[in-house]
Amino acid sequence: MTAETSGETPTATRCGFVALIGAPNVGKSTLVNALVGAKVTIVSRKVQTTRALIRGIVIENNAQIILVDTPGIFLPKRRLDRAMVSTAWSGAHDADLVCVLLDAKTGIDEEAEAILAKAASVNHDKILVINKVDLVQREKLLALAQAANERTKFVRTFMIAAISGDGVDDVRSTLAEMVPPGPYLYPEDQMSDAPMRQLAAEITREKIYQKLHQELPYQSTVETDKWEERKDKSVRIEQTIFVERESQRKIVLGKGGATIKSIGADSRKELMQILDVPVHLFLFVKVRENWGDDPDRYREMGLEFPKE
Ligand SMILES: Nc1nc2c(ncn2[C@@H]2O[C@H](COP(=O)(O)OP(=O)(O)OP(=O)(O)O)[C@@H](O)[C@H]2O)c(=O)[nH]1
Repeated sequence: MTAETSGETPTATRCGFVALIGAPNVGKSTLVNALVGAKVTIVSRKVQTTRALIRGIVIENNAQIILVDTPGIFLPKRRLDRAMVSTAWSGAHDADLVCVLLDAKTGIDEEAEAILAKAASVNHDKILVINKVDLVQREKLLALAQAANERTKFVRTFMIAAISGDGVDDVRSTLAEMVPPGPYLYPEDQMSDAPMRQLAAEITREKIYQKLHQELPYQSTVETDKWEERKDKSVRIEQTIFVERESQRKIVLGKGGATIKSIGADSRKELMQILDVPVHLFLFVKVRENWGDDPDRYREMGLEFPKE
């Protein structure tokens, strides 16, 4: 039943992706925990194949705020790191809003300088969050805010101490106002495990890629259909691997199912390491033609949804 047919006043919802950008140790996890209001699962940084990982989902004033984090390498030294930086920034380009975090004590060092310069090229509203204000004097903060705003145009600047929650409510309500109108992308009963569902899908996708990248360059996607925590503390995870053609399905399955078995074993092993509980992983392979045009699939993948 929609709001129109129920006779109630329709409530307009808002929903959007907010990309958190900041140097390691700037306090992103602490801020996510403070925004979400409960301890959220720490998402592994090991999986770098992804464009962006969901760190937490917040509901505030009829707005669903999906906080995403991009792989945090900002001063790439190695060739591989350089290749990944553009991937990291594409997460920011695809988000609705970008939230740049600076460490009040560190100020604008080489890494922060690189982040601010890159952020300037992102074509979305940006907000600046100066964290750890408890560690420095007020005058220094104003100078830092000014210096950062000279480098990149921020719509708003916040000064917070994520660790004590100081200033965090303002950030939350501002994000809620700034995300675009639209329906919630995550059902409320899946919000708490959405980051883990997505991470688990990324891990399996990584294993497929490691095994089959020559035969299956880009044509597969993985979705976590079920995430069930059992009484004995184990987790049952069901995932579907989608490919575009029957011939690809055969490749993923392998002779007598050998390839999928080995992908499942690798994925399960890594999931157990991250979750630290026994994992029962069930993989299914399905052919879905033209999944690349299906908006729902983009949604499942987090950020890679078409804008129009
Ligand atoms: N004094 C102070 N310390 C903070 C604040 N916020 C975070 N910290 C500390 O800064 C350190 C890094 O915080 P994290 O939240 O783990 O930082 P992060 O950016 O998620 O780190 P990476 O995951 O490595 O990118 C931790 O020791 C936090 O306790 C703050 O407002 N004030």
